[in-house]
Amino acid sequence: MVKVKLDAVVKQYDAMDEVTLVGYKHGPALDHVDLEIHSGETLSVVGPSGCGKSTLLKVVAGLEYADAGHVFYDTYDMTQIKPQDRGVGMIFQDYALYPTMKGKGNLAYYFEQHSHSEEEMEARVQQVADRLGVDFNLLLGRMPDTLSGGEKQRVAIARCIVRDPVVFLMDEPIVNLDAKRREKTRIEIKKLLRQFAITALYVTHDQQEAIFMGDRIAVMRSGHIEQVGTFDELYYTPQNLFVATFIGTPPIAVIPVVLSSAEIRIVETAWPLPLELAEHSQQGAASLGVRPSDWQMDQADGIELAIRHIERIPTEQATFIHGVLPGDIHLTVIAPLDFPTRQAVKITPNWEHVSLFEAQGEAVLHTPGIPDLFD
Ligand SMILES: Nc1ncnc2c1ncn2[C@@H]1O[C@H](COP(=O)(O)OP(=O)(O)OP(=O)(O)O)[C@@H](O)[C@H]1O
Repeated sequence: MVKVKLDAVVKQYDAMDEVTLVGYKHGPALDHVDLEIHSGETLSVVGPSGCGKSTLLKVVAGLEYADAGHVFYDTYDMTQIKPQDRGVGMIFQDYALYPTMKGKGNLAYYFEQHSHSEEEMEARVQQVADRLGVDFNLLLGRMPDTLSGGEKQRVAIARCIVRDPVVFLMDEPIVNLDAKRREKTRIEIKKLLRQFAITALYVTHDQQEAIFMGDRIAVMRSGHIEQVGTFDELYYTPQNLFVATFIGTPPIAVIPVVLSSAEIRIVETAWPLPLELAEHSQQGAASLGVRPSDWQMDQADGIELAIRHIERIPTEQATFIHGVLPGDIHLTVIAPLDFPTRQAVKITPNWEHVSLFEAQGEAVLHTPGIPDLFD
C-alpha cells in the first residue's frame, strides 16, 4: 500500500491549428494540482467533461508526464519514472484482454513475461480467483470472445490484481456495461479493493458510482481540484457554489436573495432573518442554496411555486415537483409520494439546512454542516 501525492502538478497538451498548421498550447489540463490519495483508500474523481480527470489518472500512471510539479508514491519521486516501472494496475472502459488466451492465460501472462516460477504463478492466480468466488473460477477456462462484457471486465480486473499493483487506476471501468451488470461489477470491484487494500483512483461521470466506490471524492473543474472530501462533506459543507451545484441530484436550487439585519428576501417575499444566517452572513445581495429535500410546504409565509411538472418516484417513496418561483427561478422540490396533484404550492426554505454564497463570485458564506444524526 502506498500513499500517492501530487504536488503542484501542471500538464498542458500541445495542439495544432488545423487550418494554419501552427502549433499552440491548450489551456492547462492540470493547473497546479495538489492532491493526496491516502494509503489503501479509493479516491473517486468527478467533474464535467474535459475538466482533466483522465489526465490526472494518466499523470499518476506515467502515461503522460507532468510539465511541472511532482508525483510521489510514498516518499519516492515518480515524476519521471516510466509507466512500466511504477507498479500500477490500470483498467479502462475497454477490457483489452489477450483474445487468443483463456481467462487463466490472461492472468498468467505477466508471470510468464517476468520469469516467475510456475508454482508462484499458480498460487497467485488461485489466491485471486478464490477471492472472486466459484463462478469466477469457471471464467478462467473460457476464451474472451465467449464472455459477456461484465465477465470480461472481471477477468481484466483480476489480471490487474494478480500483479499486485501498488496503485490501481480505473477510468470509467464499467461505463460500457448494462445497468444490472454495472451494479454487480461495481460491488465486486469495491470488494476487491477492500480485500486487497489497494490505493486506488477511480474516474467516473456517474455521481452515484463515485459515492459508492470512493472513500473520498475529488471534484475537478478546468484543471483544478475544487474540493476533496467524503460525500457528506461535499454535500453539506461545499466550499463553493460549483461544488454545491455539482454534488446532489436533483441539484441544489440557487436563488438570488437580499439580506438586511432584519430579513431575507426572495423577489417580493420576505422572512425574518433566521438565526442561522444572522451569524454568518453579510448584508445585501447573496445566493441562497436550498436542496430539493429542504423545503417546507404549505406554510402561511411561503413563496408561491408555480408547478410545471409532477414526477412520482415510487422506488424512493417521493414526488419530484418541478416548478418556477417569481423571478423565473426554476427548481425541484422533493415531496412525499402522496403529494396531491395541483397547480401551485407555497414553499419556505428549511432555514436550518440552507447554504449561502457570495452573489458575485462563488465563495461560501454559510453551510448547514453535517447533521449530528450521522455521528
Ligand atoms: N492527447 C491530447 N492532446 C491534446 N489535448 C488533450 C489530449 N488529451 C486531453 N486533452 C485536453 O485536455 C483537457 C482534459 O482532458 P481529459 O481527457 O483529461 O478530461 P476528462 O475530464 O477526462 O474528460 P471526459 O470526462 O470527457 O473524459 C481537455 O480539454 C482535452 O481536450
